[in-house]
Amino acid sequence: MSPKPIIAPSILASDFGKLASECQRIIGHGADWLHIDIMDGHFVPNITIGAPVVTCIRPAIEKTADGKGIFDCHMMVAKPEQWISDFAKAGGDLYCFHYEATENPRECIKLVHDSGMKAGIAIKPDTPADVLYSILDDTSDPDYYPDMVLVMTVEPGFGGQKFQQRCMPKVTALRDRYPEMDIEVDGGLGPSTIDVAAEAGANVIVAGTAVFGAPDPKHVISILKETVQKNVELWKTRSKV
Ligand SMILES: O=C(CO)[C@@H](O)[C@H](O)COP(=O)(O)O
Ligand SMILES: [Fe+2]
Repeated sequence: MSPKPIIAPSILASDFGKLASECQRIIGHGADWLHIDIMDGHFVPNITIGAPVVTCIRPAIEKTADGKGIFDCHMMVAKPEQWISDFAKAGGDLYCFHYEATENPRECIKLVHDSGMKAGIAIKPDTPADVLYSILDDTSDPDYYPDMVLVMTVEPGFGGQKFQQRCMPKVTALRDRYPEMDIEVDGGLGPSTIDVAAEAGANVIVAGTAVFGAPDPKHVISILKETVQKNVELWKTRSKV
């Protein structure tokens, strides 16, 4: 099955003073998932929120059969194993940890799956894509297989940074090698950068500033989604060449 376009606004760019209603507002504008950036001040030089806040916003957002309302937790934390159970209890759906933050990414994927969440694995701009190949090539046990790969397009830690196009060859390599994988990009995405990211092969698009800062978030979300949709067929032709 072809990957479908998924738009996941980063709530880091929302007004935290009215977080639950901001989440509802952006879902109402057509967002699919909510991207929740968790920073611990160790893995990245910034601190955001933890599981208690996720617990508070969970009841405000309905999950639908067509996959809307998923909480995509981007764990920019050291030792990601330690927070799995808290986020599962808080209502996280997808627990995306950093490859660089753990000594055993395969075991971490298994622990996330055991908790009932889906597992994502993220790489920073300077981490090559091929570190993931041994994990992604081994389809022998679904418990150890990630549900999504996240290619960071900025250095993790802050919203509002400039998109780094140099990360796109990694997205292309991953898309050509894994045509059905959900590939997420995160950092500096918006109407001016979506073309290159979608052409490279990203289907899950995180956008914070570009969505929450827009006068018409619905319009921005539809541009992002349509641009991914236009490229899905192109990836198929390219991987056959
Ligand atoms: O994980 C991160 C930053 O570390 C991101 O999710 C950003 O928060 C996205 O924000 P914009 O670059 O879209 O403003
Ligand atoms: Fe993020």
